[in-house]
Amino acid sequence: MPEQHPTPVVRVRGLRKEFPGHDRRHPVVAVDGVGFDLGAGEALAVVGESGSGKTTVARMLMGLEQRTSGTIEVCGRSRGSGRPGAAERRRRAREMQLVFQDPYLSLDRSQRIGDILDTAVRLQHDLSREARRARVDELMEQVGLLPRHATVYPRQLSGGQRQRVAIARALAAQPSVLVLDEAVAALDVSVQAQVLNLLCDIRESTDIAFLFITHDLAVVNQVCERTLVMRGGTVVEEGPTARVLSSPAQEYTRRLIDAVPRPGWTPQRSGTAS
Ligand SMILES: Nc1ncnc2c1ncn2[C@@H]1O[C@H](COP(=O)(O)OP(=O)(O)OP(=O)(O)O)[C@@H](O)[C@H]1O
Repeated sequence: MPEQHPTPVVRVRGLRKEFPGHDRRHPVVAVDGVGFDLGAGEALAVVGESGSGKTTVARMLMGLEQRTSGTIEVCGRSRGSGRPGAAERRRRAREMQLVFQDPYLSLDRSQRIGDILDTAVRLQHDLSREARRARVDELMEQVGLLPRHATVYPRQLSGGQRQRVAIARALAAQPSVLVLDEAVAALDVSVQAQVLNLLCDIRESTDIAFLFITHDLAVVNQVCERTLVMRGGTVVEEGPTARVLSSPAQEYTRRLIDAVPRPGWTPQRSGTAS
């Protein structure tokens, strides 16, 4: 049974995804019977080795992949598996946003950073030009970008700066939930730490909940108070991050922990970002 949460912003039950296999009679079962609650303002990590089904869960949550069966509720409303209309898509965008691993692929390379953020603000809010500009400035400041970054293109930024832009763009919708799919995996360890600190700061200053998908348990340790472990499409373990990391119930989880390559890393939640 998934852990119950009094006011979940995301409630998932019995989620299953089958992809067509080589043989019609034997589909690939990527996700099988996954269930969890994500509370308002909570950070839940979904960890597991490559191919365990993490991204498929995220894609089904975002409506990018149709589920085979199961239910998804976001902000108390059930999400159907059909194609939503424009108004419904806008409403959903205000509820949940996704940040991908590679911001370079998800950002419009032909737009300056200020325009990318302005487009995101415009999609979500009926604001005057001045108010939009102020909101863009505020978003840039919130993610630690400088005013001069507004006039440059994505290619002129570092990987870490581009991921800050992707986070700012997601925050423009003022969502209740941010789904981060390997959002720091492509960054150097020191840049990774900065972006993780930024995410901790955002959580401190907003009521946003994170669903943090990663194969890297060192990252989990820093950001998430609860961790769900996936293997072969199913949830094999779930609990407070400190407990899962310090005394895992599953040998599989133990192996994931042992695979963390950082020297000096200990499985305890670090403090707030500086
Ligand atoms: N479009 C698809 N068609 C067929 N099989 C797929 C498809 N997408 C994913 N799968 C399979 O579903 C399983 C889960 O994949 P998924 O990408 O969700 O895992 P993951 O844990 O996110 O792995 P990674 O960290 O490598 O992305 C894998 O066996 C994968 O090969």
